Amino acid sequence: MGNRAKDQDIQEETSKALCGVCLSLNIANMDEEKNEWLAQYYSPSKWNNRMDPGGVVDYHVNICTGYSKTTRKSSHCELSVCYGEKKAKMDIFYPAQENDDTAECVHEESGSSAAVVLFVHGGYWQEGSRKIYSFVSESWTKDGCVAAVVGYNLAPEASLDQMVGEIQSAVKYINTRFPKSRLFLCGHSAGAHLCAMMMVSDWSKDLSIPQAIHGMFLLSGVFDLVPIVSTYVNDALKLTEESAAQVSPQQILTKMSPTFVCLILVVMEEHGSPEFLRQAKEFVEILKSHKVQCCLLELPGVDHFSMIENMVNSDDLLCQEILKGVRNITSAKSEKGVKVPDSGL
Ligand SMILES: N[C@@H](CC(=O)c1ccccc1NC=O)C(=O)O
Repeated sequence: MGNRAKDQDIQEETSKALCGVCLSLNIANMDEEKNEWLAQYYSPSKWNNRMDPGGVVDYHVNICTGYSKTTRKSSHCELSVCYGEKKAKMDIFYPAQENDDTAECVHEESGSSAAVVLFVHGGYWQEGSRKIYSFVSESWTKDGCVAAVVGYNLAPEASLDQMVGEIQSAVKYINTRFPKSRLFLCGHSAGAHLCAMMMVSDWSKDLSIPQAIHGMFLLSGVFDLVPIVSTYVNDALKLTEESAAQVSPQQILTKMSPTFVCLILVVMEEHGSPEFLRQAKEFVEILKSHKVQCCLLELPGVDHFSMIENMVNSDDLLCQEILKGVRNITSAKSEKGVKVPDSGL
């Protein structure tokens, strides 16, 4: 080969290699852009209409902590009840009784068929605590329901599978304590995801559970975890795309039917991320495809955090919608599922 031909060869090889580098750089840039987009769309604080993102989370934690201290002082409650392994605890709040000492007795074991609402807090499975959210119990106890505000071990110490197992244990515990009660699950954000996982859990060894759960209120939840794998949220969770799909009710329900049906209310905030809204809509669609009676409520004027803060006021629209659901579903469950009123909520 002459020198000229050799030079040409070298040039061709070099430009091929450069193209390869440019292509990988472009792909790397595209990946980076996509990951930035996902991090923004999966940061609820960035979509609030009240204050800067860092400020809104601090404000939320402070105001909720204050409300909850007042609730714990003023209500009849059993605090720090161990319900599962690894020191998982819940706080149980009772409706006021004429003689406050009897409140637990009235509602326990042999007790009443009063509804019990079990609340699971949010915080992307790595923040938050049951102690911040005692106050959400107030509208329920004022209406005669028992409320259980559930804590669970968080990431990175706990895996998502462990958290799902803890919420299953919390449901079993409540069902044993209040065997005649209608159970309702209410979860916010990551807590809504954990509640939704109950619908795809195996209850074959606890057949009374699917019978007992009458409704779920899923407030601004994430039902498909695959999009968060490349975001900061996953630093503590350590999910792969595969393990994320395995703990995603949206994805699981493409492969199996829910293990029970009950009335589901999926709630979205007006000032929320379009990704959360998309997930809520898609979750309602997949539930409907399984003949689950569910509806989507877009809550006006609120963001991811104020939708919960406002629950301190029992007249709040969300409190009222939840109570409407709890009051409407009075019928006993048949073997095949729940008899729910045709009109829905
Ligand atoms: N890092 C998140 C915080 C967050 O998502 C959050 C914080 C407190 C209570 C609920 C939350 N969201 C979902 O679990 C954000 O920037 O919005």
